Amino acid sequence: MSEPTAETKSVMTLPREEVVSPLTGEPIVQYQGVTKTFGDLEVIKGIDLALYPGEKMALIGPSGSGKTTLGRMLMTLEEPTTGTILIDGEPLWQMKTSSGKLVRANEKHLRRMRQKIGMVFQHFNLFPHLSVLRNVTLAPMSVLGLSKEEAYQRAVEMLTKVGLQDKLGEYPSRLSGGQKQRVAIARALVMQPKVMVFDEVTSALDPELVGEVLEVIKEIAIDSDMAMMLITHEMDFARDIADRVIFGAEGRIVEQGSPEAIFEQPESERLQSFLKRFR
Ligand SMILES: Nc1ncnc2c1ncn2[C@@H]1O[C@H](COP(=O)(O)OP(=O)(O)OP(=O)(O)O)[C@@H](O)[C@H]1O
Repeated sequence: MSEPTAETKSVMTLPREEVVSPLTGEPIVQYQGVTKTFGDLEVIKGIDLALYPGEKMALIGPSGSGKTTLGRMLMTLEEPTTGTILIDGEPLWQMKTSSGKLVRANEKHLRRMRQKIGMVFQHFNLFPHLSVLRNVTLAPMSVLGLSKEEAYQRAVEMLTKVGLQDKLGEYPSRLSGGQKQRVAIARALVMQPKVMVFDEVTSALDPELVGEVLEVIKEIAIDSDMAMMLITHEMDFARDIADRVIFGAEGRIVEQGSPEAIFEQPESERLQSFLKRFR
């Protein structure tokens, strides 16, 4: 077991709200006092969290702890009950009127903000009637207004990055689950988002296909200076890829720190017993 460095140790012992990423600069994403309630169930119980430029953050925790809900609020799929999420310093779920008043965001504001966020889900949601290439060029053309040539060029670059350069004309039904997920990753990357959210992207895959998808994500993480939030049940993956690991349980952040701190020196009993399941 490796000794924690002075840096990881200090991160581990700071109170939660004072913990900062090892990376610096203005955060790309900030959750400020965010809560989420479904009916009587308070799923997110006041989260303060910042994601920094270039940072790769892994969210781990037991099933039902609220990881996906946290991601979905950033992906504009669930509105926080209270609190604020900022992207690049701008509120996601609120917008300023011409008189400077902060009001609930309308669809136009959300659509603009959504362009900053790349999303990859457990289910690939590809268009079955479109080829791989058309699946990836669609949004750059319709949302960003790129020409067919520009969109094609970007799409081929991204499909090459995920190892699918020989599948451009193929239809999704003729691809494996791992290949479909790689198309979904290329489709998100092609929009050149500020932050990528990967929400349990290997959970629906046959076990033998998990590795190829994780490998592609790892390569992207190493290659790119994009911020990433990775919601995952794959502990080895989190350990390999993340600059910082967040352990959440029952709607709160219980512990956070470097992968070494979280996986080798877990402090809380909750995290210790969670990790035992993976040994
Ligand atoms: N739309 C919804 N309506 C009602 N309850 C919901 C809704 N979405 C999530 N929940 C509940 O919120 C809690 C947290 O769910 P969430 O999917 O965020 O957890 P998770 O940590 O991602 O779990 P898993 O690892 O199993 O995916 C669960 O109890 C879930 O049933």
